[in-house]
Amino acid sequence: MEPPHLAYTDDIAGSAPAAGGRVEDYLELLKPRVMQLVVFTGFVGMLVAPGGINPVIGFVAILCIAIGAGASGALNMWYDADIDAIMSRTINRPIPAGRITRGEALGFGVTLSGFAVATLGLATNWLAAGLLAFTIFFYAVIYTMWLKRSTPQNIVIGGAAGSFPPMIGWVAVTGSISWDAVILFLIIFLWTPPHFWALALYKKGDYEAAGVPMLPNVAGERATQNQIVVYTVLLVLAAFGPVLTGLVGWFYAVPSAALGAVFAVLAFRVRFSEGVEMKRRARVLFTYSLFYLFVLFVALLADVGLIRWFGVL
Ligand code: HEM
Ligand SMILES: CC(C)=CCC/C(C)=C/CC/C(C)=C/COP(=O)(O)OP(=O)(O)O
Repeated sequence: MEPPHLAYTDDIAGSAPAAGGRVEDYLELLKPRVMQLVVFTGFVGMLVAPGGINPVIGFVAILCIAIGAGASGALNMWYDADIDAIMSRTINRPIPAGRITRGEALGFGVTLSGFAVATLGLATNWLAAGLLAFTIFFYAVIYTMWLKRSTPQNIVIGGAAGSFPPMIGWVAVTGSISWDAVILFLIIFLWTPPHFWALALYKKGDYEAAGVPMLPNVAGERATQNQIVVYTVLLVLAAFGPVLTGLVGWFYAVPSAALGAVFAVLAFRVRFSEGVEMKRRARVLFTYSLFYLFVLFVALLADVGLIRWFGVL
């Protein structure tokens, strides 16, 4: 099966790839660097959910989230092989580089997705499995196949996919969706635009060349800088959500405020700059966005752990 935009040839890198890539190539299809933070947020969602989970089942659940996330990355690379072959950042991926065929990537992604969803359902519950299936579908079909090439709001709506993992982790433990799970979703949902648009500001040329309508090329740099500031402010506010619901206390609230203040300063610094300096600041903001989300979820885990497991605070 070929996506329509790839039907013209199976020969992206210039020579038809030999069937059967190496193990490293298949691992690269899973987008491991991006997915490790995705999986970490799912892990934290699972650990902070009330009630606790058997460690073996918990381990299986995290493995399923990791495999499902990786599978969705493989499906993304299957569909996006044509634009990955154009952008400098992605040209060496296994399909455009000719190390794996699109058919192999598709088969790999579909098989792993089915395995991850079925195993999660059997190990925990079918609501968690349904959410995992929906997340894979959302990233592969709604974001990759539809929104990415059709609207500059692609990552705002499509970002929902990356926001589900903590909710999946939570539901794997509790079997239901609560406000706290929705707030964890919301935090990543609001974090995604500044995370991605910062990168898009300094990789604008790549997206232009590939014809992908990312916000900086469609609405311009100033509009993107403004949107980054708006989403950052909303994110910093939403990050206090778990304090308001009583999930966590000051041990989370203090780092959250400090992390948020730095995020806001960096976003405003991008807003009030231009040219090469703006690109440099956007790169700093992108890197910081990764640090922010990681440390915020560490703080969440530490606060819940100190209260629930060690009886401190
Ligand atoms: C629609 C939502 C998202 C978009 C469009 C997006 C886009 C990107 C892009 C284009 C990169 C550069 C990747 C590369 O260099 O090949 C990146 C890097 C990264 N993203 Fe995102 N991202 C999204 C959501 C997320 C989420 C939800 C997480 C984790 C919770 C995440 C974590 C990361 C990490 C850890 C990296 C750095 C990877 C590295 O070190 O190479 N992203 N993101
Ligand atoms: C549990 C589960 C299924 C989780 C999935 C999480 C998820 C959707 C993460 C999205 C992260 C990501 C790599 C976006 C890249 O956008 P892109 O594909 O436009 O970037 P690219 O240009 O690097 O391919």
